[in-house]
Amino acid sequence: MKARPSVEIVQYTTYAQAGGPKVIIIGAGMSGRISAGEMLSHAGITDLLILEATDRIGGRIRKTEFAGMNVEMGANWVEGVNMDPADKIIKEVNPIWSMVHKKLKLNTSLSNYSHLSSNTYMEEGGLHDESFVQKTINRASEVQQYGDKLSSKLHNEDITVMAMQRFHDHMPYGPTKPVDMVIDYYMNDYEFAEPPRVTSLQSTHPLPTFANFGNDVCFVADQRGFESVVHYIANKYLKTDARTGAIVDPRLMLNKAVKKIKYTSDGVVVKTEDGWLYKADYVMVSVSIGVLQSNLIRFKPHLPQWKNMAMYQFDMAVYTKIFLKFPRKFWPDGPGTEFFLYASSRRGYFPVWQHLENEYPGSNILLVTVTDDESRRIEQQLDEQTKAEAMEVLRKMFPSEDVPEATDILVPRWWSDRFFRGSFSNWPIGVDRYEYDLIRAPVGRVYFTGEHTSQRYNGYVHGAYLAGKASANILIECVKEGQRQKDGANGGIWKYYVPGKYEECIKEASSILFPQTLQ
Ligand SMILES: Cc1cc2nc3c(=O)[nH]c(=O)nc-3n(C[C@H](O)[C@H](O)[C@H](O)COP(=O)(O)OP(=O)(O)OC[C@H]3O[C@@H](n4cnc5c(N)ncnc54)[C@H](O)[C@@H]3O)c2cc1C
Repeated sequence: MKARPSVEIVQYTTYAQAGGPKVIIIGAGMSGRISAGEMLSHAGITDLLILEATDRIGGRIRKTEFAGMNVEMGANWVEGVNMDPADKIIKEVNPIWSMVHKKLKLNTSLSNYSHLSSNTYMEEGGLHDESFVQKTINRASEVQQYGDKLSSKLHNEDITVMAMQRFHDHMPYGPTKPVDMVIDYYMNDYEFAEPPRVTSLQSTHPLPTFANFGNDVCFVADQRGFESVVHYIANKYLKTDARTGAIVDPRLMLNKAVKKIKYTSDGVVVKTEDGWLYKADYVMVSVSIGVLQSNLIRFKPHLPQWKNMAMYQFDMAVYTKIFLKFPRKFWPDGPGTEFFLYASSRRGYFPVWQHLENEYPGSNILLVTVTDDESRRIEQQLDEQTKAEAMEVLRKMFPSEDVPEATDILVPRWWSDRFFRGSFSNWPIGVDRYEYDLIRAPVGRVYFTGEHTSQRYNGYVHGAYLAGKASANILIECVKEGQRQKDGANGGIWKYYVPGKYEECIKEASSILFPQTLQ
């Protein structure tokens, strides 16, 4: 256990000026342009400029046309929805659910995973015995509950989810049989996009999303797209064309990939790939942690070592939703058939399948999810190869059916995309609240937001939304301090405080790598 002292990070306040300070927001996903932008506007900071690298807003919330209809390439579920009004323990309502359900009335369907035991296919075809699979599921659920309890007793020590499974004497070598592996995959990788040997127990058990908002998950299946939530928030503070609904506000600039951020105690200068320079008092960076770990954006001066150390330790996971279109349906449908598993001897090989008959009857579309190494492998090969692999799996699963060739396939490539470098962050072993606070902490006039900076909900749309607000608040506090210090009494300096790690051991801490005051 390494102790780390608390740190104070210098922020530079800008004294009161007409119209407030100018802020550049980099990225027009849920957290940046949308949530942070709205919050800053609300606080009277309206001199904003939003620079987005792509030709659209929404980032990882993205619909695309596939086989004549719109499907979601990125976020699809509102996760953490309490559908049981009698459940008094859960007091919070997921803010995204309020928008999706109440304000926008998007079509959603409650995902029901309770029939997996009767929908688990053997590697060489046919269904596994239902009671056998159910026993495996019960056992895995028991281990999860044990993990929740163990996590609350761990205090300053963290272990991986896999170590916890071993503690419970649940297959000391990890699950190795096909059914054990696919259930383990469904319970872990399908949520976190990384295997249990990587994921931190303390930060994921119990998972705040489900503990605070409820266990249900709702699949957004609406031709307007999940991205309607992003437009809904944007329309609150950016000018839109009343007839078309398109954003026409000059403060939003698309196709503006930022390549350099120069920051001093006086201000920031942002350079885009098309050679333009934009000056401001502050910059809010909302790009993914995957992009921050790459060298797409160069900072001048370099970000300090404490910042890079914290950011490089976090994980950008990869989650790939592969859509396949068929000329006709050959899979079972009706109640309790939506989700089905393929129990391969190769863990994570085309494991979790979903038919879209409930949401889009007659669409004849299947969705299969792969993650992590499989995602990276599939991103690097031709779609035809992926289609051939998926077809082989389907023909094995349904040996007595005449399985027709898929007519279309969609393979999103989030990992290869230089503006994303993965799908969402996963909390790895070795990172605790201290490193996390440092990931979110500003560096001088550079502020950070994004799902990866959400205090409790990293990886999710609601995490991005709440993080945008929280990071905007840090900046707003700093600006307010500037207004209080009209005479420059404190030299225009304001401090951001990160509480120490293992404070009881603070004296042992090295003050070389982590000096008390960081800039
Ligand atoms: C496949 C997939 C499935 C998911 N499933 C779910 C789900 O079911 N439920 C859920 O809650 N969440 C899900 N998520 C996660 C969710 O989509 C994200 O957590 C959230 O949308 C992230 O928002 P953000 O604003 O933090 O980042 P982003 O959406 O990544 O926004 C950052 C923006 O910055 C832009 N950018 C990057 N580099 C630059 C640059 N150099 N200059 C200018 N702009 C730049 C990007 O183009 C992007 O628009 C999923 C994500 C993926 C990819």
